[in-house]
Amino acid sequence: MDAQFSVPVPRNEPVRGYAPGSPERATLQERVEALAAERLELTNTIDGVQRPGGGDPIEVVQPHKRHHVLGVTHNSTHEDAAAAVAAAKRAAPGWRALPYSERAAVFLRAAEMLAGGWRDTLNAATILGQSKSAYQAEIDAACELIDFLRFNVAFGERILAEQPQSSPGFWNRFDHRPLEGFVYAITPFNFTAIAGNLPSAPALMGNTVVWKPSPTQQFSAHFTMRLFEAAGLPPGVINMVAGDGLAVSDVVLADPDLAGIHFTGSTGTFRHLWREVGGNIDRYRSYPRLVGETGGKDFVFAHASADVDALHTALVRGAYEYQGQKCSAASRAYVPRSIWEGGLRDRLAATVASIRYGDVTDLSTFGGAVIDGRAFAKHAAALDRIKNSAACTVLAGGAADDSEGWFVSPTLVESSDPAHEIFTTEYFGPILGVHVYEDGDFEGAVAQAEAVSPYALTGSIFATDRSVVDWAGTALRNAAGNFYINDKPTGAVVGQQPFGGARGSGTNDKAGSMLNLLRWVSPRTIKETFEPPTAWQYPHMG
Ligand SMILES: NC(=O)c1ccc[n+]([C@@H]2O[C@H](COP(=O)([O-])OP(=O)(O)OC[C@H]3O[C@@H](n4cnc5c(N)ncnc54)[C@H](O)[C@@H]3O)[C@@H](O)[C@H]2O)c1
Ligand SMILES: N[C@@H](CCC=O)C(=O)O
Repeated sequence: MDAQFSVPVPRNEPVRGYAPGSPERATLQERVEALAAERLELTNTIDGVQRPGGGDPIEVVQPHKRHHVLGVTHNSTHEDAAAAVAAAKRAAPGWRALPYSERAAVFLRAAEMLAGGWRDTLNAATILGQSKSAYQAEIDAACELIDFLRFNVAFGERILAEQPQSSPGFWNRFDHRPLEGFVYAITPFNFTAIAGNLPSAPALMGNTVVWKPSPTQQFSAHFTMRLFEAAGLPPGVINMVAGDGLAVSDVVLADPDLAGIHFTGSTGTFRHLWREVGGNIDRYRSYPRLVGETGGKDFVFAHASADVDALHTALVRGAYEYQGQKCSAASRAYVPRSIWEGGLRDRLAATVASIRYGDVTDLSTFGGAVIDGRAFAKHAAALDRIKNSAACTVLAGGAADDSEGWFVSPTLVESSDPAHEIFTTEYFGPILGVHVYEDGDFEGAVAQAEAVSPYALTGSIFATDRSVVDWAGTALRNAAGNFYINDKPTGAVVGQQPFGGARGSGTNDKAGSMLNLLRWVSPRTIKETFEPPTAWQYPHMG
């Protein structure tokens, strides 16, 4: 249809509370129990066909109950990857030829279905497979994914509306073309919403996609793929290949039609992919767009004028929600001695010691386990090093126990050495390091914190003195892509706090904003001349 439409104005999806006795808690609990009782075949989806990958089987388990298998997936082979690439290429002409409104309608419908009947399924899958509490699943698998889908449609419309000026006698136009080739979306374990957004954002802009989710997020990825299909996504537009991605990358990164990588995960993995693309650069038809949001070592910096109650809550929520497994999690804090010794140390230690991680299928639990045995071993080793460090004192937690699930207790550490690894290394677990600085050395301590870590993702300043807020905002300008004043450094909302960091934290293309979608189009400028000149001589020639 040759018509121009306005897309619906997006609003952030309201967060449900799941309080005891509420109807939403009852239906969620039912869905959790139903999904836990199944043992699913977690297949690839290539050209709309579900079939298992040809490689080794991988059991997908509940991290908090690690012997409970939710489903079995398989590593994808070179053949699986080649089939996915071929399917993406086949689907491209038809998908890019659809009007924007038709593509947008698929994702708007997915958002609507997720806000309704699919909500419990995606939330339950995220609780079970990624060990999120009810609230953490709700703000991720339901609200953030719904927001990504709805807001992206509105951002995409703004891009299409962006057009050049025209002088009299001419008409200049931008044709916002999809990229030539296909996009490779590689997604992390920790957010169902990010995993859904990374393939769907390029697809909305007319690209076709090979999507490689994390094996430890495969359970909710399976349902996300089913949601997209149920909303009307044509076969081949998003092709999901499961497993560790090693064989998939062999094929995809060497393909001449690789047009872009949409990645979220660790800094090390993204640097590896970048190097591989560099090594293959002569093979490609275009320069692949490389978009990667990666690790963080996120800080909370408190000034002596800070509101201590607000600081206490921000540290607890910022560091220990979802077991510290948000890229935005507060993992280092800087506190003036007057506040620390004035009561915060003992109060925080008591609160942290009181937090219970456990079986998140009991919906009253604050948090669950860390994602897998590899993460558990990494945290257990870090805790051993911390306990053996003369510079560190463990004030709460410090235990790790994997008998039932991969549990690492919420841990609070005070360290006298501001260059200790606890202030520089991303553990991606529930371990918060605190450095206590002398009140008179605020500026020196800020400068040290600004430079000590290779990352620049999120950070907070707590102060009630406006001149301090102003000064710190400037001093820390490049230390965080998402900067918070008197708030925790986690919980960015789509459309409100576009998310991403720089330095070692990524290319800062701001997921959940128009800036990100710009990476998935390649504008063609068209100039039409209504009355073309027919004389070739210039006036000065007489
Ligand atoms: N900045 C952000 O917005 C953001 C958001 C979420 C997570 N993260 C970061 O993600 C990390 C945690 O996630 P993770 O443990 O899943 O990260 P990861 O790097 O281990 O894995 C990310 C994805 O890459 C895949 N992968 C690894 N090697 C690959 C290869 N050679 N080819 C293809 N795929 C490959 C994994 O299977 C997974 O799907 C943390 O560092 C965290 O800070 C960042
Ligand atoms: N956008 C999320 C973090 C995503 C990374 O894991 C937040 O702001 O807390």
